[in-house]
Amino acid sequence: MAEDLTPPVALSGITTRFGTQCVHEDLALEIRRGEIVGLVGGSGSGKSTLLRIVALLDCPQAGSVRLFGVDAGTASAAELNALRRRFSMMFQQGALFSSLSVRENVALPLQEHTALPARLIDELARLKIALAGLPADAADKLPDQLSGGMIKRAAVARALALDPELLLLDEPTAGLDPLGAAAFDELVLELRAALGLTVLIVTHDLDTLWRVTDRVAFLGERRVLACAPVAELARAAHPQIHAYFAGPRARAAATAAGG
Ligand SMILES: Nc1ncnc2c1ncn2[C@@H]1O[C@H](COP(=O)(O)OP(=O)(O)OP(=O)(O)O)[C@@H](O)[C@H]1O
Repeated sequence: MAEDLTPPVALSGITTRFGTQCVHEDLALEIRRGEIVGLVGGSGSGKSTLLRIVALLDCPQAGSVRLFGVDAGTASAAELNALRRRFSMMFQQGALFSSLSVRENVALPLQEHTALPARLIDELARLKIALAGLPADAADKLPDQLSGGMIKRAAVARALALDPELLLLDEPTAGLDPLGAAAFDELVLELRAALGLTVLIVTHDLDTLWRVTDRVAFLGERRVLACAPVAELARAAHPQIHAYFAGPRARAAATAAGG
């Protein structure tokens, strides 16, 4: 079968304003199938807002948002519903329901969006929990009985419930200790290898950039200043990008990655 070359994410001409503040102006970004792309930039540069636009949670004032070739601006309600089934977003705090067990949290999207029998939903939920690298006995625990790293994995399990092709991650390693963060990085790589996922990660974690991403999109001056492999960005001459990668922490991450 011919490879599908339609990009899962294609943004062009994106302009986003909050009142008089212009956050994005004529911004473009394209992500290829199976790619892991990091989204970085200074605080307030509009990363989370851009992720919400890709997740169809926010609508830009101008520009086109195409997901899997479908223009979200002109799609019908039915087309948008179908599109929403093809991607999944993991929020920073996990956004799990605290009164539901991990298994119930993961089962929820399956109950809402499929007509599968309860027993099968239960089996699928357990499968996703295993896929996210959680032990089987985590299934019956409540979120507040889990460590920070396990909560992130439970959120991943839920994000995988409906077999998305595109995963949107908002600072997934924030709040994790270095070992937990490194384990999460490995999980992202494993999921891409096993499921062929396309992944967009907003992150401040320089180790994640070096370890996991194929390309990094750098947000600055209201647009994507560059989108390139991290080793290339780390050598970029643009003052903002240079400053970002010239800091002591960035240099340490690069050295650790052999970059
Ligand atoms: N709903 C909103 N209403 C008004 N202003 C907003 C809203 N959402 C974001 N902004 C503003 O848009 C700008 C970009 O915010 P955003 O959260 O996307 O930045 P960010 O790059 O993710 O920042 P950080 O790295 O600090 O999380 C900020 O100045 C923020 O105050």
